[in-house]
Amino acid sequence: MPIIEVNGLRKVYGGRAVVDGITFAVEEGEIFGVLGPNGAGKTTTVECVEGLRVPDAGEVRVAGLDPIRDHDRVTRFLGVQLQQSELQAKLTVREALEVYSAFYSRPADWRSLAERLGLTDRLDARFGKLSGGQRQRLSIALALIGNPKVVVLDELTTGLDPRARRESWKLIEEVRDSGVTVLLVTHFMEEAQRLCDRVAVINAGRIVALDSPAGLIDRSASAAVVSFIPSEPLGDDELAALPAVKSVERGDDDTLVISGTDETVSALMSMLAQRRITARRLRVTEGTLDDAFLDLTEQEN
Ligand SMILES: Nc1ncnc2c1ncn2[C@@H]1O[C@H](COP(=O)(O)OP(=O)(O)OP(=O)(O)O)[C@@H](O)[C@H]1O
Repeated sequence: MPIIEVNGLRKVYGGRAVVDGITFAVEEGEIFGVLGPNGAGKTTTVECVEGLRVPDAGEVRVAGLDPIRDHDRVTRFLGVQLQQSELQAKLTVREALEVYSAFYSRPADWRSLAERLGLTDRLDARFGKLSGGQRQRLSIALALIGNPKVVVLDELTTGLDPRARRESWKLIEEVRDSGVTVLLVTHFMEEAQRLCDRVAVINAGRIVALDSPAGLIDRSASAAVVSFIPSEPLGDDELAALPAVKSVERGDDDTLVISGTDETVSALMSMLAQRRITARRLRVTEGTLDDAFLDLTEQEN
């Protein structure tokens, strides 16, 4: 049985459905990413999973429980990254960690979490005096403090420097390896590619794709990009007629850059071979999750 099930979720604000029939299931032990442009409905969706917002229609289950009706039981095994405004400015890091540990019957060792997140030398600092990155790290520590079975991280590494970001990724991988399921809202494609087993791409309140990061790239309109300098000119019409071609660009030095799929690349290669055209400085690169994301979300914008 999936540990998180969202079925036909709908949430309406001011007569507008900002989440409009979202359905997905997360298996135990997965890192499941939720991607989408600003205002797509990501936070609204995960806050319905957390039981912080009441759906207007549809069903949400976490470990078989309704996060609204069974809120207390769900809270015991669901770790949530706090919004920064939820912590008092005068609380020290140590106090916050101690207070939050006391909510749980089997809390994690907060000292080791603080160490993993580089907060040990800030234990006596007040929350209000922390840098943005330190606040973010504290919110990750607090999400993990109850030894949750499921953790929801909304913009896990926003505001972190590259080193802290990588440290957080390692920590999340360790958390997953210990059997915890992670629901991760992110704007960073590199983060999604590195961490997520599967991602749902949300646009304008609907899921437009749900697959592994590699699967999304393969299926995207820009899965492969080929660049080369042909020994003889090639016409725009014949290039535009290649199967699944997405774009053709010409650089200053006669370089052609063609985006498409594997099918585009192999048709191009046969065309060059048949016409005995050689390709100088030939490079074929894989598309990125960034490209796939833009392809998937631009269709409806
Ligand atoms: N409490 C609310 N009242 C009215 N409108 C809301 C409320 N919460 C969210 N919205 C609207 O719903 C839409 C989706 O918001 P949501 O925060 O879920 O998007 P998001 O995908 O998380 O965006 P971002 O990437 O910018 O954080 C937005 O247009 C937002 O303005």
